[in-house]
Amino acid sequence: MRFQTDKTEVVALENVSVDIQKGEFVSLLGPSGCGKTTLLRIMADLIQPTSGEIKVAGKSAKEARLAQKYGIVFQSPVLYDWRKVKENISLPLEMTGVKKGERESRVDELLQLVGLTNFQDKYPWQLSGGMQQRVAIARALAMEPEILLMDEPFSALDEFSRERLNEELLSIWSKVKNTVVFVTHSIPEAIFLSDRVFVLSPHPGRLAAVVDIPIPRPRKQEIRQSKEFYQLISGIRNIFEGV
Ligand SMILES: Nc1ncnc2c1ncn2[C@@H]1O[C@H](COP(=O)(O)OP(=O)(O)OP(=O)(O)O)[C@@H](O)[C@H]1O
Repeated sequence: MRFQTDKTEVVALENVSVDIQKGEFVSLLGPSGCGKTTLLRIMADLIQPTSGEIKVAGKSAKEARLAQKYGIVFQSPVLYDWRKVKENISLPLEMTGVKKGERESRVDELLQLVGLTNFQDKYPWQLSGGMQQRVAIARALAMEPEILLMDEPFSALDEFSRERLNEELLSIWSKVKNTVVFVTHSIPEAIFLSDRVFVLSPHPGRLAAVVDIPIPRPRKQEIRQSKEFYQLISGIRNIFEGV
């Protein structure tokens, strides 16, 4: 992926090839500028690569997007302040013409899934940052996407909220069972969440390593204290130091 600016050309990604299995939870991990967001945007068909291609079960990224196979959660929750929580979640259902009764029962399910049933009539500004991101996750799941793309969704939160949200996301994912691609620059976050971590190195963005995370699921906070967790952290640190 090359970006042309006024005078210079930036090679954002070079020779990146990844293969993600259906139902897998993977992270794209790397320092600022290594091309994580760019790769996610290419996967989502928000931008087109200057060379190479994305295939989603044999179809192009554009076909996958048009078939509503993607749900996307961004770093900031991008909620509508004048819409209540339940109305924010129901927005994609309204836009695609889902009937009122069906919409309401689907929103109820989603509220339950993200633990916000008691907050459905609140406005986004009445919620904490973590709760707002849970609304954004529920909205991204409204159309039952096969693939959930998440771009540093918890990076603006404090450490405690972030760790709690990591655990909640795994609980949601264990029920939804879709494929998740999660962008982060936090090594512990990538390890805690993922089946595999794609480690990217910068200038130009390249795939430095693919790390398997063999920690059994369900994963609870305690695993962060385990020897295995520390070993995985130092293994990934060594990859960054070696590149
Ligand atoms: N639209 C654009 N035009 C020009 N250059 C761009 C554009 N988008 C990204 N880049 C460049 O491509 C490289 C990768 O950017 P990208 O945002 O994908 O990195 P990142 O790993 O997600 O970083 P961060 O963690 O800071 O979000 C950077 O050098 C960036 O400046």
